[in-house]
Amino acid sequence: MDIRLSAVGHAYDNVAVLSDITLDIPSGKIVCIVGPSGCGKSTLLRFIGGLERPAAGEVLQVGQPPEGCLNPLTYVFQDFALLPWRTVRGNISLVLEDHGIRGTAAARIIDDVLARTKLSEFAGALPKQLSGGMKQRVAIARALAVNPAVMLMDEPLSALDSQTRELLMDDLVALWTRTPFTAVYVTHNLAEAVRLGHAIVVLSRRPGQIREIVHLDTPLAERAFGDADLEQKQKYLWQLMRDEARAADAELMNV
Ligand SMILES: Nc1ncnc2c1ncn2[C@@H]1O[C@H](COP(=O)(O)OP(=O)(O)OP(=O)(O)O)[C@@H](O)[C@H]1O
Repeated sequence: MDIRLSAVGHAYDNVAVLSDITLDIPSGKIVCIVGPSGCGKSTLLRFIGGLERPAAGEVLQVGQPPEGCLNPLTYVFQDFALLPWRTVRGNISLVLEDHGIRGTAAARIIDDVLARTKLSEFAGALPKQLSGGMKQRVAIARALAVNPAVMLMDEPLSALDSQTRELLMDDLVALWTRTPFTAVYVTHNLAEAVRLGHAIVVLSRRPGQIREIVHLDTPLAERAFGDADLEQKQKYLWQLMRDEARAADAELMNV
């Protein structure tokens, strides 16, 4: 299933937040969204996820979700959102229970996503026993358990330290390389965008408009930490964003 945004625009209390966003999110690709603070990245994600409707334009779902999909648009949040009293297995089983899937059918799905996220031996652990990186892996496993058409990832690694972020990026690349998934990935971090994005959408400051879409052809598995080509792309993105980011920063301080 692809997502197609057509001339999406929105204002909150007469403050224009997004303007004329036309964008395709093709199945099997990771589309990163970057832009200065307050430019409307999370708002755009909420429109894609159907949590809110834009005042102008449309968000279309084109084609069918994958077979066995329980929830076509599934979020992965920065703060993991795990239930502290449930084990790793219990947190994942919750989303299946919501769809009436229990017993051996649930166990099969849970075992599969635990293996894919390298969590099998931590199935019985409680969230408080896990590091931040492991908690986010559980949140990703939980999202995969519903076999979503599109994962909506809002700054999923930004609560983690830089080494854990690197490890999680490697995990996401390995996960995608084994079974490609579709994701819209909002981030402030341009290093994450160039490691994980097939396309990087650069938004201007509020009202967020598309300044440019940068496409990266290098396969994810061939993008290494410190790669000169990626650093070049990252510099280019920062050049696009620098003036906008400075202006957005000054604007926030004047509020
Ligand atoms: N429900 C709402 N009501 C009123 N204003 C809102 C609402 N949600 C977002 N905004 C405003 O819309 C603008 C865009 O917010 P949004 O969170 O989408 O930006 P962002 O690019 O994700 O920001 P950041 O990078 O800081 O996370 C901000 O000025 C924000 O204050």
